[in-house]
Amino acid sequence: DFPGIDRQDMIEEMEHYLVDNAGTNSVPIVSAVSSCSNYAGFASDPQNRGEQTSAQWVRFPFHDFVTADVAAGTGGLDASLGFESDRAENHGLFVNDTMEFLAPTMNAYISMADQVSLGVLVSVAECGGNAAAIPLRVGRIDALAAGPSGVPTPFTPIGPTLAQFAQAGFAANETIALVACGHSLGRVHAVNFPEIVGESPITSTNLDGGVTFDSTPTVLDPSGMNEYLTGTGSGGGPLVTTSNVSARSDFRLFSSDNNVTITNLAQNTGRICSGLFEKMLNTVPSTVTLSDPITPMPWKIVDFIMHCSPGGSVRIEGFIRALWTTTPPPNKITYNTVTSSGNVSRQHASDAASGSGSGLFGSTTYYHFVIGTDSPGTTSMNFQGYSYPIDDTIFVLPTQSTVKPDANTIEVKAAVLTSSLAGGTMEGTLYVPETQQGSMAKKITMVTVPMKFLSTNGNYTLFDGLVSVSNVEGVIAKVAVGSLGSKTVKTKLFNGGI
Ligand code: HEM
Repeated sequence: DFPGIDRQDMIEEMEHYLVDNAGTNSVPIVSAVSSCSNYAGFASDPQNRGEQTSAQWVRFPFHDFVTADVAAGTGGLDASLGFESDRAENHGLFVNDTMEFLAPTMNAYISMADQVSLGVLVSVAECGGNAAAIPLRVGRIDALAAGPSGVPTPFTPIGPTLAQFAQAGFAANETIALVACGHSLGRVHAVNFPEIVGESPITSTNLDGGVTFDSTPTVLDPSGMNEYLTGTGSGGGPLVTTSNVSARSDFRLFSSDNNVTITNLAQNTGRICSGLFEKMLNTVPSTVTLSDPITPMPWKIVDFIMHCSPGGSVRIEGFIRALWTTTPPPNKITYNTVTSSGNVSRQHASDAASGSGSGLFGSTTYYHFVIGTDSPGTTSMNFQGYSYPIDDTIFVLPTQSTVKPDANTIEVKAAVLTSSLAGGTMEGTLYVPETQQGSMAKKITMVTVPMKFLSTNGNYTLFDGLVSVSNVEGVIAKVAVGSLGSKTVKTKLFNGGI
């Protein structure tokens, strides 16, 4: 994790990406694979490409993780593949299509590698697989350079192929099943592998010449396994049936144990595939500690901001999000605030519901709220059994802070209790997603914001700082006085923020 970024914020960001799929406050990730046959990539004439985003998103982590060395604790799911798209072993649109699509939504809370994991989960969900059996965790750290090569190709003999997977932690039967699970979706493309499928699949409605592995390329199901076992339909697909015998990598794997693994897999596809996908996604360098699984939050606070008046009174503002399936929540939500000395405020009502959305886990309803607090000393906001922690010791002032996209500057204003300042000074930090050489993924750079005294507002001292940044999108801000740090805030909540 980046220094100063809280795990809870990372978890809530991933929860947001998972739950807010359409409508108010939505993230356009699930829609890319809804339906499973959709192509949301960047090649021209996307409708006729013969490409499928869900299949690209499932193939991506295989190429990223399989060069791991679990004994050494290196490699795994770290988005290093973004630097390796030129290698022959990574041929195809999938690397850069995936990176380019996910780059705008990465930030200091959510790495590219975490988004790749989300991509597999939502593809499984939209392609009829057992998504509930893939717990999603966060905390993966993106590589800043290419890793070793060694992704098996269709021409790699079975010995080295199994050895590469073993190095990445997968036994032979797990390898066979993982490959068959992956190859339940998508295609071999003539533009990438003419030596396997020839050029004839290329037509005006299949520009990349995709040849499916099985009869149901948009369903994660046992069709391909059964077609292989019975010699029906696609017979297991091009990597089983190609006339180029040396490229029959699926045949070599599937038949290597007399079809025992494939036969079992065909009977337990959802459970086994999800378990192996999870193992693939959670193969990470030994320096990474993954979070507990993300669970959808029935109640949550989003876009939380704090204000400080000239006299030093503090207001809190934001949105309550309700997540529900059958019973719609009320038109307003009542809440109270609690102070460190145990004072409980009277019940306040939020504004009436002002936004709604939907997604994999149900419907969402959004309620704006704004209220003055007992300050200093308010420690939580409470509603519907949920308690949101508040810290009015030190906090960013988003509505007094400014983003200038044209000038690429960010001005941060923030408040700290004068008693906690204790003669010290405040420093800001911006976590800026920057473009980098060699990968379409962004790299998070921490930019220091020198801050100057601005004013005294009652019990608080306000500071102000201005810096130039290379990009103002997806930026997260934080301030600190010595070891006393504020909550982090997205600068999209600043004036002019995007
Ligand atoms: C020995 C191991 C493997 C070999 C040799 C292999 C080979 C290939 C090849 C040649 C393609 C065609 C790519 C294209 O033309 O666009 C392909 C596609 C695909 N592979 Fe594999 N693969 C292996 C393992 C895996 C694994 C472990 C997974 C996932 C868990 C996976 C998932 C996919 C998917 C989803 C596609 C379809 C991609 C698309 O339609 O864009 N593969 N694979």
